[in-house]
Amino acid sequence: MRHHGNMKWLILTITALFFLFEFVTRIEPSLANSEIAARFQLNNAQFGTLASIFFWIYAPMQLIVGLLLDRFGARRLIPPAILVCAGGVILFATAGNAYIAGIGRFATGLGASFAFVGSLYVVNHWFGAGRFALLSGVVNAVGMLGTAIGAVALTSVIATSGWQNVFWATGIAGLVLFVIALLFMRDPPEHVPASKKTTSFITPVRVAVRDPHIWLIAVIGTLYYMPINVFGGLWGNAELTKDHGLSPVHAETAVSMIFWGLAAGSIAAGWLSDHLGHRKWIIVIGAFLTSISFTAAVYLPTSSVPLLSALLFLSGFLGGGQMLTFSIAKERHTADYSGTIIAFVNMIGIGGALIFQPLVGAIVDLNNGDFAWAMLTMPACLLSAALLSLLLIDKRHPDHIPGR
Ligand SMILES: N[C@@H](Cc1c[nH]cn1)C(=O)NCC(=O)O
Repeated sequence: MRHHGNMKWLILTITALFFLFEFVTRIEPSLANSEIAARFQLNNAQFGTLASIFFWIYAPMQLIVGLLLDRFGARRLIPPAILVCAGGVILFATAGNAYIAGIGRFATGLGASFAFVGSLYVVNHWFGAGRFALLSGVVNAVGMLGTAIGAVALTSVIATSGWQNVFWATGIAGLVLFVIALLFMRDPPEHVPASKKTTSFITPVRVAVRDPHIWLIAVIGTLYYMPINVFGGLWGNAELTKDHGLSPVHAETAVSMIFWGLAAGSIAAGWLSDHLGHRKWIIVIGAFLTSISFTAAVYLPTSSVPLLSALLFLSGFLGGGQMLTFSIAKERHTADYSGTIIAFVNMIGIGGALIFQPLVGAIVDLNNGDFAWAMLTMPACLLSAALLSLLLIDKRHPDHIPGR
């Protein structure tokens, strides 16, 4: 399982850059929403539907991506996935109507669905078992940081050069990454070609779905990840402006602190976990502390931007522990099934978050625009994650024992 030399680092860099690239393509339409809506003559709801096509394909593809990776390896799948993702961005930029733009968005989501799980697959198969949590945290951090910085940079370029030029430039950057991936992606020496596999294509998904513990871990990951997606990804800005009286710009700054914290926290939790050789208690304590931190950020009656930013950074930092759910899940079974198991946990986590976003909105509406009750869902999810984590069994298949 251990390989020396620079090759594995190059391969990990390519897949991590793909994750960064797809995260930029994911949020890119939101950086120019009114211009894109005007170009395709869409109202807000129609624009939201167009942008969300990305997730319609991204979430269900996760399982298929995991199965394909376990069968064929990353070398055959990652380069074409980058090409499809980049091609989708260019099609969106050149589309003459909303239907063609929708096909472009679909292609972007389809290609993008290979990036996160593909990166963790590479970490699993190219690096020693004792570094999985740390390096998967690094992959997550690259995506979060690159996007936080990239979104700010792209917003100002869009203002000067127009969204279509920026989409074209992003698409071309993706094509460059595709060529690099085509030239340098490799399978690890012990990779078993698909034709020589002795198990059926569907076996890994059977193993994942029939293991109640994998379901438990996936639910814990969903509950632990929920506030990052719901508050960080959608409602944070509105809550901070309404309940804390922050200006939209200050609210955006404070919300972005969650992602800076998450980047640092993913690495810190991964390092600590690999260093101690332990996952369970870091997840239990991490989820519990995150619940306190988010509760303080939301319910403290303060309009201090530095204080709220610090609390949200801390919440994101402590939220980094959710990445360990991928480690603890895939370690239960042979490395041959890791891609599918990681993808399964990711699919439930993303799917759950997409349910919680509208649910929180519905609770806000029921309370005539008041956020107090709706925000209680965040500590409720985090405390449930901490309690459920007490049931975790830190079991390791021999494939995942460091040094073997
Ligand atoms: N950290 C994951 C989401 C998750 C699922 N379960 C626990 N966390 C993530 O950021 N995935 C990236 C993606 O969008 O695929």
